[in-house]
Amino acid sequence: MNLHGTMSINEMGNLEIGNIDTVNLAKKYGTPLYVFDVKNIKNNINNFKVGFKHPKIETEIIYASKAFLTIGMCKLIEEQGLSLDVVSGGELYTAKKANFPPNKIYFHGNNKTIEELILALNYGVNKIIIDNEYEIELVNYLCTELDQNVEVLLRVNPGIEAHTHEYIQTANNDSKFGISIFNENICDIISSITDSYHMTLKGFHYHIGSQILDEVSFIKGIEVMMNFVKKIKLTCSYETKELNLGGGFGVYYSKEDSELDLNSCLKNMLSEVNKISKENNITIPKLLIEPGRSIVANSGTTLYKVGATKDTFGGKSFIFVDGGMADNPRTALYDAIYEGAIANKMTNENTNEYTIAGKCCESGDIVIKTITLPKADKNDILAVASTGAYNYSMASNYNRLRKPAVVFVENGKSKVVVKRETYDDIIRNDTL
Ligand SMILES: Cc1ncc(COP(=O)(O)O)c(C=O)c1O
Ligand SMILES: N[C@@H](CCCC[NH3+])C(=O)O
Repeated sequence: MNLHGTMSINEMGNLEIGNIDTVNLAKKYGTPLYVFDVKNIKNNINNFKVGFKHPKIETEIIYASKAFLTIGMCKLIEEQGLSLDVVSGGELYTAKKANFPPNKIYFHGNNKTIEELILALNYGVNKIIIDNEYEIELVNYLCTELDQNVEVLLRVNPGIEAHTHEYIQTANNDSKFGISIFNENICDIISSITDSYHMTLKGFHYHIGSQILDEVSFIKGIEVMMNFVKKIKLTCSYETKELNLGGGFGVYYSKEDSELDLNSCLKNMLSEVNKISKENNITIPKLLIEPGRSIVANSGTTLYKVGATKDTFGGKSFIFVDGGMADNPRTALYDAIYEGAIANKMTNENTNEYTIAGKCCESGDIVIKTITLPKADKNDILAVASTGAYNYSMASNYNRLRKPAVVFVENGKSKVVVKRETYDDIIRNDTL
C-alpha cells in the first residue's frame, strides 16, 4: 500500500496516521472508522494555492463539498481560505451551521428546488451556477420576490468526453448537466440573464468529469471553451468576466493509475487560457476551479476490524470486514480499485491473496477485489487507503448499518468530527 500524507510505520509494525497508531484509533473509536489526515488536506490545498496562480489573471479555488463535507470540514476549508461549492440544501445547511461565509458559497445543481434556493438566498448566498432555462426564470422570480441580487455563472456543456468512468463523465453531448455550447438559442439564453435586474451574469462554468488523470482532457476543455467565449463575444456581444473550469483532478488509488502532475496541469491550464486570450484579443479577468476529490481522497483511510475469513469451494479467500458497500459503495458502483494493508502487520510479508468483502447481504458487497496481504486473523485491523472522497459522502444505511464515525488526526491528536450512528439514529425517523 502506498503511504500517503503523514502515514508511517511505527516500531511495533503498526500503521500510523498523523503520528497516531491506527490500531489505537480503532480501539478508541471503534470500527469501521473514517480517519482523515488533516495535515495532508492542508498540503493538498496548498498545492492548489501554489499551482493555480497567475500574474495576470485573478484566481479562486472552490472546494467541491460533495467529495466530503461535515461541519468540521467546512471550518477547515474556511480556515484555509477556500470558497465552497454546495449542490444541495443539505450541503448548504451544513455550511450554514458551520457559519461558512455565504458570499464564499457557490450554489450548484441541475435541479435546485424552490425550497433550496430560498434557503440559499435567505442565508445570503449570492453566487449561483445556473443549469437550465427553467432555473433562470426561477432564480429571477425568487430574487424579485425577496428583493435580492445574485451573481450568476451559466453552466455550459462543452461536449467533451473525458477519459474516465462513464458514470462520472459530465460533459458529453448527452450529459444531464448544463446547456450545450452548441445550443442554437445561446444568445437568447444569455440575454434572459443579462436582461434581469436581479441577476448579473459573470460568465460560464463547465466541468468535464471526475478522476481525470490526463492533462490533455483539461487542455482540450479550455480550447473548446475559449472558442465558445470568443464566439459569444462576436455573436451575442457578451464578454465573459469569469470562467469556472470545474474540478475533476484525478488522484492515485492504485498502481493502475498514471498520476496526474497537478502542478504542471494547473500551470498549463492557466497559460493556455492566457495564450488563447492573447491570440484572440479577449480578456478573462478571473478563473475559478472547484476540486473535491484531489483535496481529500488520499487524506482519508477507512479502518475495519477483520471478522471471519473464508476459503470458498471455488478457491477464493475472503476477508470479511465490519463495514463494506454501505461505507464505501465505489467498488460496487465504479469498479474502483483500492489499496489496503493490515494495520497491525505492516512489516509482515504479503503472502496471501484475498478478496475483502463487507457484511451486507449482497454478493457485490466487495471493498477490494484482489489484494495480497499477510495472513489475516480475526480482530486484525484492515486499513483501506484513499477513501477520503465520495465514501462518507456516499455512505448509506443499507441493511440498517450505522454510518461510521469520522475522526480528524493531526500531530498526535485526534478528534471526532462525526459521531458514529447509534441504533436509535437508525430508527429516528420511523413512525409506528
Ligand atoms: C460541477 C462539479 N464541480 C466539481 C466537482 C468535483 O469534482 P472532483 O471531486 O472530481 O474534483 C464535480 C464532481 O465531479 C462537479 O460535478
Ligand atoms: N461519486 C463519484 C464522483 C462524482 C463526482 C461528482 N460530479 C466518485 O465517487 O467517483
